Amino acid sequence: MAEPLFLVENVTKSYQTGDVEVQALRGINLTLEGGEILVLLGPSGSGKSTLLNIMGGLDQATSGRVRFADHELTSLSERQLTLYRRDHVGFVFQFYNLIPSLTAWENVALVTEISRDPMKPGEALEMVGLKERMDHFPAQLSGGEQQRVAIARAIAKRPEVMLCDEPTGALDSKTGILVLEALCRINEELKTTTAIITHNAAIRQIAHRVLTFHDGRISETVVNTERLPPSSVVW
Ligand SMILES: Nc1ncnc2c1ncn2[C@@H]1O[C@H](COP(=O)(O)OP(=O)(O)OP(=O)(O)O)[C@@H](O)[C@H]1O
Repeated sequence: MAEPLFLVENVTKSYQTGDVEVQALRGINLTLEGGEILVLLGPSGSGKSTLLNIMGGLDQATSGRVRFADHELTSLSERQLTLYRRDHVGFVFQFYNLIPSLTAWENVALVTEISRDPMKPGEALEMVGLKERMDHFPAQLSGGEQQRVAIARAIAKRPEVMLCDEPTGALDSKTGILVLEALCRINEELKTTTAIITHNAAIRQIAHRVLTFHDGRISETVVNTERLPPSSVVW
């Protein structure tokens, strides 16, 4: 059998703030195959973002092991983690973090200039349906369009993995669906392994696999035998 893209073994994470220790993850085991869409559900504070941040090299586990392809993330230095993020991971957050003084094209080009085998910015913007708007500044774009620019920026370096933390959290359903369509199209065309955290349980229907978190653990895993396209998801 092929090696999984991600292997997460017995991962725990605790945060110490003054005298208070918070156990954010209490033993996570997970394998993630190349090309999979994973949706992560669960109440606020259940550990979803903490796990994504560790898988994306933004944070380190307290104990346990995380492997991505042949990178042992849990034994990398800060510098090596920076290179891992730069070369392999695209991030999408609830807020788009675009640079307001740069056009859509320029926001994407910032990333392609430092990538090894990037797409052209126009190509990435075309994949999210925004080629016609590439000379527009963020303030001239709707929230959903700005999020699609952020997705174009994340995919332009051709990452193997996209980690999305509440990508539709600030959007109405119509624009949220366009954002999910962009993520599904990228998954299909580039085989990008994609993890999506959401509070919107309806989105589970676009996933290959749905993980539900509870109190720092994965309490349920469901493999979807049938998936819906984002346009058929109602919320
Ligand atoms: N940097 C930090 N310092 C201290 N505690 C933290 C830190 N980051 C997260 N936590 C705590 O760890 C727990 C898990 O947080 P996490 O953000 O992973 O949850 P979540 O499921 O993503 O929640 P949400 O859906 O609200 O984003 C929470 O109790 C949170 O307060």
